[in-house]
Amino acid sequence: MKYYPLFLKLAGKKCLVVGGGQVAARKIASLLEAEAQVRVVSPQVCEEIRLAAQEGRLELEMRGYRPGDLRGMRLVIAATDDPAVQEAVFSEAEALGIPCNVVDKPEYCSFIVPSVVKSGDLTIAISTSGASPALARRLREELEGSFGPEWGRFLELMRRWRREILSRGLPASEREAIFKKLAYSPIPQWLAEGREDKVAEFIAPLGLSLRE
Ligand SMILES: C[C@@]1(CC(=O)O)c2cc3[nH]c(cc4nc(cc5[nH]c(cc(n2)[C@H]1CCC(=O)O)[C@@](C)(CC(=O)O)[C@@H]5CCC(=O)O)C(CC(=O)O)=C4CCC(=O)O)c(CCC(=O)O)c3CC(=O)O
Ligand SMILES: NC(=O)C1=CN([C@@H]2O[C@H](COP(=O)(O)OP(=O)(O)OC[C@H]3O[C@@H](n4cnc5c(N)ncnc54)[C@H](O)[C@@H]3O)[C@@H](O)[C@H]2O)C=CC1
Repeated sequence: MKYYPLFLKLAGKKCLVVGGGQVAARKIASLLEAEAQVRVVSPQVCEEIRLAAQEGRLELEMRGYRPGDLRGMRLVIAATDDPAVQEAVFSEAEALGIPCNVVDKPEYCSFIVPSVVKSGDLTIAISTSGASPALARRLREELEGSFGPEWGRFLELMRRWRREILSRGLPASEREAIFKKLAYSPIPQWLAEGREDKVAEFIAPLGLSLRE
């Protein structure tokens, strides 16, 4: 199966998770990370989900799935242990044209969820197209070792520097040369080593600074 990778804006959008076990909890955590408005429908839920509901981070309905639950939803994830429910959620999602992930049945998924490495605004999403979730996880763990907090910090700086350079009204070729010089620089490594002096020395000729 071929998939089209993308990053979805879900902030403030209603998303439904049917089921309340460990797999549901993992999918919920990533939806909350994206600031989605999460509703969970499940007769039983694990501790993590119960706590999130108690803290008002999601809306919880302790009952079984009912047709009609998908109305008004932007996206749905079915994470129950009941094949009949999984199929019913898939059918309703298809009928309403809502993106749907059925965690134990790739044929019922209109999208699949990647393993994710995050450092601030940097997101690296890893997929094996469903071939081996365990391998996706292994690659995530390995990449986490190479993309520490210095990358988030570097991106914060790059965002500001880029804005500044764009405002200079330089010819495209000149500003692109600067962006490349910065992007391919050893700055992340210097940040990780606490060598801000080296960063400062590198960016000074470009008219940039570490602090605003
Ligand atoms: C198709 C997909 C649909 C979807 O869920 O979106 C799917 C499907 C299935 N997963 C199964 C099993 C496992 N899934 C994991 C873990 C993760 N699964 C995730 C995604 C995906 N899983 C999508 C494809 C992603 C891709 O590869 O492109 C991750 C990346 C993201 C997330 O869940 O948030 C997250 C790792 C997060 C991280 O740690 O980084 C582990 C390992 C573990 O739990 O540690 C195991 C056991 C080991 C193994 O089987 O490999 C089963 C069999 C169930 C059974 O046996 O009953 C199915 C159904 C089937 O394959 O038929
Ligand atoms: N895609 C993935 O990443 C993975 C998928 N799986 C599969 O995901 C499924 C769920 O796994 P777990 O969370 O470990 O299962 P679990 O058994 O802990 O949780 C199932 C949940 O579904 C709820 N449920 C049962 N009937 C329901 C109904 N009618 N309406 C709403 N909720 C209902 C239960 O109350 C329970 O909270 C399993 O089929 C498993 O094989 C397992 C590992 C990884």
